[in-house]
Amino acid sequence: MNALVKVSGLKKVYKSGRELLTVFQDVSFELGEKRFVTLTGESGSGKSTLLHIIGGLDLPSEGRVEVGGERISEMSEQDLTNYRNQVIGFVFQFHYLLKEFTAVENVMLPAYMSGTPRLRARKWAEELIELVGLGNRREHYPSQLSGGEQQRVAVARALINHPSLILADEPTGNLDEKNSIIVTELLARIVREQGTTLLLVTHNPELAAMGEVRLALGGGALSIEEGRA
Ligand SMILES: Nc1ncnc2c1ncn2[C@@H]1O[C@H](COP(=O)(O)OP(=O)(O)OP(=O)(O)O)[C@@H](O)[C@H]1O
Repeated sequence: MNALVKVSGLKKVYKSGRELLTVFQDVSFELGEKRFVTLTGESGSGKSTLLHIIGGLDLPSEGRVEVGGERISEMSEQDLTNYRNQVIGFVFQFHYLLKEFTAVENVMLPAYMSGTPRLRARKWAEELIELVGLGNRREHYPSQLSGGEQQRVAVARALINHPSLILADEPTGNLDEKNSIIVTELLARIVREQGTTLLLVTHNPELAAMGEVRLALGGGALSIEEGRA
């Protein structure tokens, strides 16, 4: 297996006042390329914390994270910014689409902002909007789209810079069951067709069971199951 993500001996402690909270410790795992990985755990078990550390948005207290052979804690600020823009695609529970831009403009923005010529960014954004099944809605503004459609635009936006790893933090947390399944199946299809690895946080056991690798946080530790459930 070609490891895309290598996490070893990860520990996160938060300080609030004089209290220390150990969220997790001794967390080690590897994820290959093109894998559909789910992460579950009770509220407060540290799922978002783990995603933020892997995504270069937060630092571990101990341990190391390597993605694509690069050790995140050794990156300069500029390398870290590039890493977040180019290597990682983020999808959050709230889509954070910009309301004054159309769907296709929202999707192309991260590419345009990181220097891709406008026409090339737009063409790839149009293809991604097709990929998420919204070709006929690309000139719509977020307020003219349903919650599920908005989240599919956010998925397309996460793909614009050809990331190797998508970090999705409860992307269906705000959607009804039908739309949750549509968005999750879309993410699974992206893993197959675009060759990205997906790390998906979900509270929904049915969606979690869809993972080829299933991670679970609990009691400060991580457990790993591989193979089809
Ligand atoms: N900046 C912070 N300072 C102090 N404590 C924090 C901070 N961020 C998170 N925590 C605490 O760390 C623990 C893990 O939080 P985290 O958000 O990672 O959990 P989670 O599993 O994603 O929860 P949920 O399912 O509710 O989103 C929680 O107890 C939380 O209160």
